[in-house]
Parts: sequence; C-alpha cells; structure tokens
Amino acid sequence: MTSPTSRFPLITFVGGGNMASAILGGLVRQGHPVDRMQVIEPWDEQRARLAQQFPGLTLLAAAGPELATPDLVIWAIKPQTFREAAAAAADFLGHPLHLSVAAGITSDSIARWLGSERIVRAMPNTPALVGLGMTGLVARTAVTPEDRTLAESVIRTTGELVWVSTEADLDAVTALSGSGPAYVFYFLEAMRDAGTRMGLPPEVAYQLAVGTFVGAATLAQRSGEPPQVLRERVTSKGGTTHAAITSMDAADIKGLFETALKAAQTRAAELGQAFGA
Ligand SMILES: NC(=O)C1=CN([C@@H]2O[C@H](COP(=O)(O)OP(=O)(O)OC[C@H]3O[C@@H](n4cnc5c(N)ncnc54)[C@H](O)[C@@H]3O)[C@@H](O)[C@H]2O)C=CC1
Ligand SMILES: O=C(O)[C@@H]1CCC=N1
Repeated sequence: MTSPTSRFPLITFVGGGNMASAILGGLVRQGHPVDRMQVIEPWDEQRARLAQQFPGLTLLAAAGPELATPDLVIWAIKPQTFREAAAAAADFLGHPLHLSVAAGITSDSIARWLGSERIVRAMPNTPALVGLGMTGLVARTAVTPEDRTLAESVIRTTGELVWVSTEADLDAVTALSGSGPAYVFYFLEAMRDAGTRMGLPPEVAYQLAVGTFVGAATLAQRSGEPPQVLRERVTSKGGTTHAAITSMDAADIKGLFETALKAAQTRAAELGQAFGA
C-alpha cells in the first residue's frame, strides 16, 4: 500500500554533520516527513544528536541496502572522506540523483566513483541553519530539468539559490558565499574588539556590531541600490565615516579582501585535485 507521505522524495544523506543538519532542518520546517529521509553517519555521538533533533529519522552507521531506494542522495561529507564514503556506498546504490555539497570535489570525480552522471554540485552556507542560506548550484550535462527541480526544491528550504554555469564558478561561489559567513563573523569579532578598546562593554559592542550587519544587509537587499551609493549616504563630507574609510583605503582593505577570497578559491581547486580522482 502506498504510504500517504510517499509523494515526498526519499532522501538519503551521507554524512550527518553541520551541513546535513542545516538541510535536514530546512526540509523538516517545510513539512518534509522525517520518514522520507535517512542519514548515514558513522559517529555515534552525532547520530545521537540527530536522533534528538529529528525524532523518527532513520539513522544508519554505515552504507547498506537502504541505499537502493532513495530518489536523492545528498553527499554532506568532507572532501577528504568523500572517496572512501563513495567506495563504501557504490555497490548499494540504485539510480538516484546525487547532490554533493563538498567543497572542491569535481563532478568528474564523483561520476567516476559512483558510476552515475546524474550529479548536481551545491555550495551552501551555514545561515541555512536559520533558513537564510545562500547556495550556488551547478549541474552536470546529464542532469534533467526534473532533477534540477528536485535539487532546487531541497535547497530552497534553506534559503536562496543561484545556478552557475561551470564548476570553476562554483569554486568562486565557495570563496564568496560558502566561506563568506566566516568573514562576517571575523568582522564582527574585529568590530566588537575595537568597540571594547574604545571603552564600550564587550556585550554592548557586540550587540551594536551584529545589529549594524543585520540592518545594513537588510537595507542593501531591500533598497536594491548599489553598495557604494548606500555607503556614500553614510559618509558626510569631512565627517567620521570619511575618516574611517580613508584609513581603510590607505590599508588597501579591498585589495586584501580580494587576495583572501582568491586564496579560498585556489584552495577549493586544490582540494579537488588532492582528494578527487
Ligand atoms: N560548514 C560549512 O560552512 C560548509 C561546508 N560545506 C561542505 O560540506 C561538507 C560537510 O561539511 P560539514 O557538514 O561542515 O562537516 P561535518 O564534519 O560537520 O560533517 C561531516 C560528517 O560526515 C561524517 N562522516 C565521516 N566519514 C563518513 C563516511 N564515510 N560516511 C558517512 N559520513 C561520514 C562525519 O562523522 C561528520 O559528522 C564538506 O565537504 C564541506 O566542504 C559546504 C558549504 C559550507
Ligand atoms: O571551509 C571549507 O572548506 C568549507 C567550504 C565552505 C565553507 N566551509
């Protein structure tokens, strides 16, 4: 007999860490039944955590015959362990769509390991945990429009998405929005610490910094105006902002930022080479 929830695709996660939890959370929030999802996660403590967070979820310590039936397999493991996990799963797999969130690992490698061409690569970010993720996606040529729709429907539960044309573009996405939340947290630390050195209590400095990021990002999103216009509106002639931006320009913060992002992009390609096939 057909289960009343069987209209939902059956999804298996390989790896049940941060990213898998973020996507699982998004799916559950949007009403995807837990009995249409399963997770392969070898670490006992992490399985216990998932069991508590998502009661009723099927949790498996290793790949097995359960992998024959899913419509979608989400690879949410580290680039370093992907090859080993793929080897352990390959013999059990049916013919699902594969969605990988691993940084750097190319779809050529994944296709070779899994013997499948139906591969979408995604680069999400951790704000997916609160439904405000930003994900870049790229599809291998064999991926059908229906496959794209399935991948989109899953990722959309975690926030916004954009499709890019090439896997090289996905390395740039990785450097920009994949790693990007860490840059924001880094600035939050710097602003909190600077505020504290200027005499504010740390918690007040931190509250001001977070509120400023949320407010400025929301303003940029809603106004649709270019960031330099928004910046100029803050910058009074001969005023305080001008003093700060002049100091940042003198230190070439924008140039340093570009160097940093290019380092992340290069690292994504290196991970693909080092841990791919
Ligand atoms: N954390 C982030 O901000 C982002 C991470 N990513 C990518 O997501 C992937 C996963 O990252 P996280 O979730 O942060 O890592 P994580 O370390 O939180 O999760 C990985 C999980 O995989 C499990 N695992 C290890 N070997 C396994 C195997 N053979 N089979 C099944 N599971 C296995 C580990 O026990 C762990 O729980 C990485 O490839 C990373 O590049 C992508 C975007 C953002
Ligand atoms: O740092 C990393 O390698 C992963 C990919 C993007 C964010 N975290």
